[in-house]
Amino acid sequence: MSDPINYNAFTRDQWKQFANATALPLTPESLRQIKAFNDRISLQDVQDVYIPLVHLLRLEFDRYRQLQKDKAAFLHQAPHRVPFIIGIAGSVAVGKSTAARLLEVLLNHYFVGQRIQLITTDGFLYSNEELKKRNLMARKGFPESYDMSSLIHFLNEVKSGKPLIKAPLYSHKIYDVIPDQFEYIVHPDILIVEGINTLQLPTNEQIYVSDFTDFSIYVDAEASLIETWFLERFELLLQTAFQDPTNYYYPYAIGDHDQAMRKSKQVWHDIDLKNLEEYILPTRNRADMIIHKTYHHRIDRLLLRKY
Ligand SMILES: Nc1ncnc2c1ncn2[C@@H]1O[C@H](COP(=O)(O)OP(=O)(O)O)[C@@H](O)[C@H]1O
Ligand SMILES: CC(C)(COP(=O)(O)O)[C@@H](O)C(=O)NCCC(=O)O
Repeated sequence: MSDPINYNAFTRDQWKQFANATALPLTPESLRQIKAFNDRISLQDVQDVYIPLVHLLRLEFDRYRQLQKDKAAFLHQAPHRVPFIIGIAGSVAVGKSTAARLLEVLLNHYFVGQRIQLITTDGFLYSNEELKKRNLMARKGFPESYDMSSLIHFLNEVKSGKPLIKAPLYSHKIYDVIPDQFEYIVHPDILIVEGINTLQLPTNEQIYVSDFTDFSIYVDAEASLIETWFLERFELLLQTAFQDPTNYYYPYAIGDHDQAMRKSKQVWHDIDLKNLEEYILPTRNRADMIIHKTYHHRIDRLLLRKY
């Protein structure tokens, strides 16, 4: 990728110098939490990339809080806490949810006393039943497959300080939105919103998801690498589906392995790669920060928006 003019680009070695020398080391408990959700995460990445990123987020968060206070004073309003929202965008299977969960653990560690919550926009996909009715099963993940007005309404409630907000949940295991199960969002100081559409501009809404995000990150990699990560994740899903007939992937898990892999490749090419090229990649240059990954998920470059 040639660097866009409105970004400063850093190699990993340059970026790691930006860590705050006084930052406390991670506790064994935080390290355990990181390993617990993905034991393949490189702790070197955490050190070199994520600790400086958390430091930058601290600057952004403090500046945001101060601005909210000053604005309230200007408007003669009582000061009120408005959640800071971090958006994480990128292709299907590029590692958004892994990055988001890692950030959640790190923010909990470093932002002492602040409440951090995480949601994924997958929960705002229409159910498979609804997608079938709309003939959109082959367009899952494309802009029209999301209930965008619900997502916008949800984010508006978060920013308005509503005390208890329900966020719908999605499960890769059932390949559908989970009926009647929700995540409860309760007065977060920081909400991480992860999803392929967090930087998109849907044509039929007047407000966009990005109007609510205070810092946005795009996780980037070559499409051919993302394909391998997509296929690896598919194989992992097959392994867990093996003993569970209710799992969406069960028929693939007990059937012919090569045939299942061919099907997965086809899904990548016909749906997720198409979505990446047509709708996700064009949003990359709206992000405040681009994190570029190479082989084995290693982060090699970081781009930070200048203005
Ligand atoms: N930093 C990482 N190190 C190792 N594996 C990773 C990393 N990030 C993601 N993965 C793996 O890549 C696959 C896709 O990641 P995931 O977070 O599910 O992507 P997304 O949320 O973008 O669809 C998963 O199998 C995940 O375990
Ligand atoms: C639910 C998704 C749109 C979002 O994916 P995620 O970013 O969570 O990996 C995607 O996993 C998906 O189901 N795409 C449709 C084609 C497919 O991969 O089955």
